[in-house]
This record gives sequence, structure tokens and C-alpha cells, in this order.
Amino acid sequence: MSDVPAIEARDATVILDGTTLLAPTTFAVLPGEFRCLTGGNGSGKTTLLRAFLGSRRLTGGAVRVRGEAVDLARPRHRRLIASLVEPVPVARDMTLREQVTLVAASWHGNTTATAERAAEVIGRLGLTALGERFPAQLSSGQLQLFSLALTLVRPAEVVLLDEPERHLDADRVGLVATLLAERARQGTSLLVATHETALVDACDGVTELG
Ligand SMILES: Nc1ncnc2c1ncn2[C@@H]1O[C@H](COP(=O)(O)OP(=O)(O)OP(=O)(O)O)[C@@H](O)[C@H]1O
Repeated sequence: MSDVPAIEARDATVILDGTTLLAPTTFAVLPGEFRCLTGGNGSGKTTLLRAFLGSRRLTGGAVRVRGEAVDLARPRHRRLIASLVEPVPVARDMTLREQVTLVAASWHGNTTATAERAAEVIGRLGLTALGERFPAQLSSGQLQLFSLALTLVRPAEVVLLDEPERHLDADRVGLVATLLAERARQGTSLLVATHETALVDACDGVTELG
């Protein structure tokens, strides 16, 4: 791991009309580090993830990804960061496999290797048997795994996830924890807001809000 932070918050604060959405928060995530963001409901986890994505303005302090304030209108920043903080748009009339492959192809090119990469991510998330289904034919937990597949199939040096455990049973949370830890070992930096012990147990460090 390099010791130059990939993700950094310095006294990051959001106060709106006298209400504190995010109390001053400071931490750093190194390249190849998987860090969890914990804290009770309303402690500011989603607010902080949105600040990293540039969709929530701080009222104090700073957040940086690779030393820069993120602007997702810039292609370089879109390439840098994959996130599942807001719902991922899905196409009603394309199968799960088609959509994951399409996202992979948009980043990696339309090649056999891309299709294999999509199939691998689908497989690792336990979705292979559902590959020919449409989104309306998936359960809530399966839709969550599909959203994670769409997020994790693309290249990114930084991955931001808000409660990836949503709707998942314990076995699926375990699959996700394993996959995220593996992605970190490959050099990606992960910041994951969670209430799930299995994810905290799998990560390299925790920042607790509130
Ligand atoms: N638009 C808004 N205006 C005012 N307050 C807001 C707004 N959005 C969120 N908040 C408040 O900001 C605080 C932080 O919310 P946030 O969603 O970041 O918490 P969280 O830690 O992600 O919570 P949870 O674990 O429930 O998902 C909460 O007290 C919430 O009520």
C-alpha cells in the first residue's frame, strides 16, 4: 500500500440551518485499503459519501479523492470512482447479464475478455442462474446484488458504497464482504458505509461517526 491517501476527509462538516448533518470528520483511506464508515442512523454516513461524490456541499473542511475535489462531470473523475450511493438506473427490457456486460463493455471495450469479466462478477455475486432474467423478475436482495455487479464490474481506483448489505441475507453479505476485501487486495480503495458486522470484520479499519 502507498501511504498517499486515495480518499481523505479533513474536518469535513455539513451544518444546514443550524442542524448538523455531519460533525467534523477526519480520516484517510490508503490505496488498497478497505475502510468502513459506521455510526447510528442519522450520523452522517450518506452525507459524507455524497460529499466525496460532489453531490453534497460541505459547510466546513474538505474531502478529496486522489488529492482533488470530485466533479463527476469530468471523465477522469468518472473513471476514478465507482459508487453505489444513489440507486443505479436499470433497463427494464434488458437481462441482468446483458446490462452487466454492457457496463463492462463501455469501460473495457466489447471483447470476449469483457464478457468473461462480466460473467465472473455475476458469478461471484451468486447471480449466474439469474443471468437471463429481467429486473422486474428479481427479488429485492437479488436487485441489490445486481446493482453491486453493475458497480463492481467497472474499473475504479476508488469504490464508495452505501450499505451494500441492504436486503441481503447473511450468506450474501459474506459473499460481498469477501469480494470487497479481494478488490482492496488488488489495489482499489474502498469506503463502505455499513451497519453490518460481517463487513466491519472483513475491512482494514473503521471510522465511526457521531
Ligand atoms: N436535506 C436534508 N435537510 C436536513 N437534514 C437532512 C437532509 N438530509 C439528511 N438530513 C439529516 O442529516 C443527518 C445525516 O443523514 P445521513 O443520511 O447522512 O445519515 P446516515 O448516517 O447515512 O443514516 P442511516 O444509517 O440512517 O442511513 C440526519 O440527521 C438526517 O436527518
